Parts: sequence; structure tokens; C-alpha cells
Amino acid sequence: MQKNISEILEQAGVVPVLVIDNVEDALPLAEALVEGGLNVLEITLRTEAALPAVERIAKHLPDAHVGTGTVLSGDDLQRSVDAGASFLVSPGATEKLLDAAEGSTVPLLPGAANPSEVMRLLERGYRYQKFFPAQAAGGVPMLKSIAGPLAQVQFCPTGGIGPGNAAEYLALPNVMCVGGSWMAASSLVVEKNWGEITRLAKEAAALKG
Ligand SMILES: O=C(O)C(=O)C[C@H](O)[C@H](O)COP(=O)(O)O
Repeated sequence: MQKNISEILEQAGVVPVLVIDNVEDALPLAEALVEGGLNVLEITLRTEAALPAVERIAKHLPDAHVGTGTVLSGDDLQRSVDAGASFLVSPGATEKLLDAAEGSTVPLLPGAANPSEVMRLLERGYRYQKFFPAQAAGGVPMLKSIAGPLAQVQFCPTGGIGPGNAAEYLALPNVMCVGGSWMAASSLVVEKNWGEITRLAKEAAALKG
């Protein structure tokens, strides 16, 4: 259910959240990010190209840990596992999704946005959670407040995080990594500007401290 997810995410520091429109971009994009020092990649299931992209990266880039994001259902979960995803990320959590994840060997990082959601996930055994949408749901002050009563939970905040505020999140004791799309903006992917993506990835990787 969540076995090994902390090892994958803690060493990641920053997790690029990717929207891939063209499967041909998958390998050069992943290579550019790995070259910049970011080797844990989340590919959102928002495009037709997402699952073929996961397959390609899982097969050809052993240095990368590729997972899927926007996992909303048991079906999304199964298709991700079949494509070779090594972790699964959901923006929230439903009972149906959590039931489906119980039988999965690939770990799930479910999302929570407030203390009740965090507690519900804890009841289901999830000590590692995505905090989404991080900035809109209260950002760094919210995570500091949650750390009081719910200190045992480690978060990967995502949503509205960029080079200007990522370090502030990463400095919190209850943050194991942050996620974000800034180092692989769609304009850079459309231009195939892999060099700039590597440069931004290097900057992001340096934030780990
Ligand atoms: O698709 C999912 O599973 C999500 O939860 C959404 C992503 O985490 C955000 O889209 C990334 O947010 P930005 O870095 O603000 O672009």
C-alpha cells in the first residue's frame, strides 16, 4: 500500500509533475530532468500519451523512478501498474480508490487538504500524503499548524509551488519533498528546449539542501 514510498520520495527532494501531450517527448524530457538531478518523475494521467510515456521511461531509463499522477480511480491505478509505474499519486482520496490501492503492490501517495482528510488517510494507514493544492489550501502556515497535532504525517506539498517558495516548504520538518510543474512548463516542452529544462532541474535539485 505505501511500502517504499518514503525511500523514493525522500531522496527526490523535488518531483516534477509532468503533462505529456506527445509520447515522442517522453524520453528526451525525462532524460533532461534526470541530467539535471531530478530522477523521480510524476506523469499525470491527463493525456492520451501519459501511459505510453510511462512505459517508455520505465523501460528505457532505469535511472528514473516514474510514477503516475491524477490517479482518480481503481481503473487509473491498474492501468498505471500495468504500464510500469513505480508509485501512484492522487490529488485527493476516495474510499473506492483507497480500497483499490489495498490490493496493489505499487505504493499510493493520496492527497489531503485539511486535518480531517489527513486523519481519514491516517486511519487507512497512510503516513505519507500529498498536500494539495498546497498554496491554495494554506501553504506553509497550514503545514506548520498541522505539524502540531499530526506530527507523524510526512507530506509532499504540490500545487502553486515554484522556485520562489519551494525552499520554504522543504525546510519544514513534516515535508519530505515538493512537487511542481515549473521546471517542465509546456512552452519549454513544445519548443523541445531540453537544455533549459535541465538548467531549471539543476536549480530545483539544488533546493534539496
Ligand atoms: O494532477 C494531479 O494529480 C495533481 O494533483 C495536480 C498537480 O499536482 C498540479 O497540477 C501541479 O501543480 P503546479 O505545480 O501548480 O502546476
